[in-house]
Amino acid sequence: MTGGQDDKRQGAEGLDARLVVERGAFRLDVGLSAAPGDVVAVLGPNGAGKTTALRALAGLLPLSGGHLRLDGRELDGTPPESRPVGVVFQDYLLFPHLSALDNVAFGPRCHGASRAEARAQAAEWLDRLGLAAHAASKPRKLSGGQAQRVALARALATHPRLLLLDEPLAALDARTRLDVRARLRRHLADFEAVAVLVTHDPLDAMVLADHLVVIEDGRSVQEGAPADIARHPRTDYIARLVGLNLYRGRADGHTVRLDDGPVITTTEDLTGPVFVAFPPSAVTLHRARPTGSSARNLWRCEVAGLETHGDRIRAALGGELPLAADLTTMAAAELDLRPGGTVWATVKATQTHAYPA
Ligand SMILES: Nc1ncnc2c1ncn2[C@@H]1O[C@H](COP(=O)(O)OP(=O)(O)OP(=O)(O)O)[C@@H](O)[C@H]1O
Repeated sequence: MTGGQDDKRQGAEGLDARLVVERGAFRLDVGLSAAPGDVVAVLGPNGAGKTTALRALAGLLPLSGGHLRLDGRELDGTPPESRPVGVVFQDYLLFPHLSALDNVAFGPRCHGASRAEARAQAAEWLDRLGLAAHAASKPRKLSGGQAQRVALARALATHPRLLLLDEPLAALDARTRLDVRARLRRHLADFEAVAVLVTHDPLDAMVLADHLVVIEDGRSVQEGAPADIARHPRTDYIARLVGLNLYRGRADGHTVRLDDGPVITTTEDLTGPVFVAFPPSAVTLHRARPTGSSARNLWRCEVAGLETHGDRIRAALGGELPLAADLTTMAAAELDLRPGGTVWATVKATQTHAYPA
């Protein structure tokens, strides 16, 4: 984040939370802060605690510790319906028997507006979100993207200071996702308060948010701007998400000795604990030990598995250094890659990237 945004985060405006929630054996303990206008994505694998965090922010789950302040006001203890918080649920939860207009009017109605006022506000929001023509439609007549915008309009119509989105694109098919993602991005950019979305989809997180909080097993493991996290992943989960091979070790100049033995040569000159990362596309595979190769990094590997991605094949390799390698189907055929077989992998030092751990 920029210094300016950091300064705003420390002020009273916006979200300042440390969410501690216990659910049986599971414990969530994460800090979340954001200035008005920020879009924060909480990203994590299944069971990491994303939904728990969202429900705690909405007031649907009590905190067992920490705090939850919005614009300087403590919300813990305030019932969900009295919080200035709007929620867009994963499956939108629209009322099937109500028109789009009445679904949206439900938001302001719950916040004390008269029926006429609520409907007038709803019409305005539908218009703003490009849905004026669908005001009279029942949810079953709407596409997934339109239904999502109705749910968004319903949440926004209450003028929330915190907008929560639960897996906002999960209910959509792959073809409409692209378009809906782009539209949602524009609507979120117009939103003047704090938006928090939870997702397990890295692309949604990277495209929609300007700040990511990655959680694993109830804890925040890394946070920052999406591009920084993609360049400098600090856990295997994040490295896999962004498609990188990632290792930890100790650097001594251009040599990094990994915690479990092998050595990687890098271009960076560092000392002490470091991460080393390189993309699967940086790996070259050979049937026999290469002799003339200038690559300083050479490992003998065993093929653990092969997966097809379009016209590329990703090979999972075990052995001295577990790694993922991408190659064309033609190269895979020439190498006669098959699970259990042996190959030699080389990676040029210039293709690796080391950074302090
Ligand atoms: N009602 C419950 N009672 C006890 N434990 C629960 C309950 N609901 C969820 N948990 C546990 O809390 C943990 C976090 O669940 P949560 O649904 O927040 O994860 P998530 O990151 O949203 O996962 P997903 O992507 O699968 O939805 C899990 O280990 C789960 O087993």
